[in-house]
Amino acid sequence: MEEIEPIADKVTSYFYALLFLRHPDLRSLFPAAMDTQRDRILKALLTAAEHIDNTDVLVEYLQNLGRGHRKYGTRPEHYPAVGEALIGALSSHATDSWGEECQAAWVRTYTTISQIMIDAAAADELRAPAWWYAEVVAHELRTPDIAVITVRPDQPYPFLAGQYAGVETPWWPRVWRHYSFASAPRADGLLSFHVKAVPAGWVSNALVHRARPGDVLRLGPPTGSMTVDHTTRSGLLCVGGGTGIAPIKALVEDVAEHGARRSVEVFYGARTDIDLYDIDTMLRLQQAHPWLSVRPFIDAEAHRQLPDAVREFGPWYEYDAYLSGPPGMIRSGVHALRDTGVPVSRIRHDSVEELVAAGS
Ligand SMILES: NC(=O)C1=CN([C@@H]2O[C@H](COP(=O)(O)OP(=O)(O)OC[C@H]3O[C@@H](n4cnc5c(N)ncnc54)[C@H](O)[C@@H]3O)[C@@H](O)[C@H]2O)C=CC1
Repeated sequence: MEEIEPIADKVTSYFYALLFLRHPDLRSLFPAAMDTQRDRILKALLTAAEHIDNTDVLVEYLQNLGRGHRKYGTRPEHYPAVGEALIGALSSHATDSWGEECQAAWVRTYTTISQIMIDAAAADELRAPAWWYAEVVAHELRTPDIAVITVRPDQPYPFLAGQYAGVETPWWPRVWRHYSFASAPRADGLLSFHVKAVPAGWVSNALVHRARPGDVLRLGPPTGSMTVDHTTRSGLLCVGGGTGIAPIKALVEDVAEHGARRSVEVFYGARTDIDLYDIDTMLRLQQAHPWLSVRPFIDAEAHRQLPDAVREFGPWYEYDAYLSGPPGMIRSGVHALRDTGVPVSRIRHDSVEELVAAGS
């Protein structure tokens, strides 16, 4: 992987060329434009390589990946085709490290990876659909480029506050982006998302500027482990940057529903006051719940970014920390929390790799 990483782009193009030349029928499972798709397989391999010594994390990651592939129409018989193209691409680019032993190790690794994914998908097939249709029932433009979208799934959609799901729009088939649920599970079964239209973001622009009530989206299964541990009564420190406030709001509602008296401290940061689009909702929640404190920060006024503010108000070592926002905020947020004595095991956030994919 070390040899491949610097030329990742070349290797992935070669991989897809091999795959589609040998199996043209598989092309229709992928989006028309392959730009973001292209680096996903390599990111997945790099993530797997990073956790190679941590079996529990690795297996959970791969099981999730296997379940998540059901919505793309992936079948067990597709795995060998991908494996051959992958090994073909790796062997012709990792020329310094490739040899018989290396090839045997990759065949074993790929066989294990695919078996875990196939088994997880098969088990999931018995209890959940591959995807859900969800009709847009409300579309509220909060700023010129941020919308709060509420949808009604066609079948019950069980999930936990703090999780996220893949979303596909009817305008860009097979292009999926992740969004967090912006509310805890509701009695009426509706789900909501906060979407910011980002430059050249196909899905985000379609959702913000094109989607209207009556349009039907597809949702993948709920995923993510940034959920509340209801077996402890520790306080929650929640840091939400920009639309990263969406799952934080869901977590606050979740704590409220469980009725536990736990202190919840929310730091909500945005670039400008307009970007602090959900502050009214957060302040209303604060008024309703004496255990909740919400501190808004606007970069330009505070002359500092969100993690610096969190550090200033610490120490936080008695809290479970939840971080949600752009990858840079998560990285410096983790540093800031570790500096103030919060153990890594008590810091939760979605994987930065997933968030990078979610940004477009
Ligand atoms: N829409 C959703 O459901 C969710 C979105 N996200 C992610 O949240 C992000 C939201 O984007 P925007 O609203 O444009 O946020 P943004 O880029 O405007 O940043 C929001 C705030 O985070 C802090 N921040 C940003 N970059 C930082 C850095 N490098 N170091 C320290 N602090 C930093 C700043 O205080 C900034 O005001 C996207 O990356 C998105 O993928 C995360 C979870 C859920």
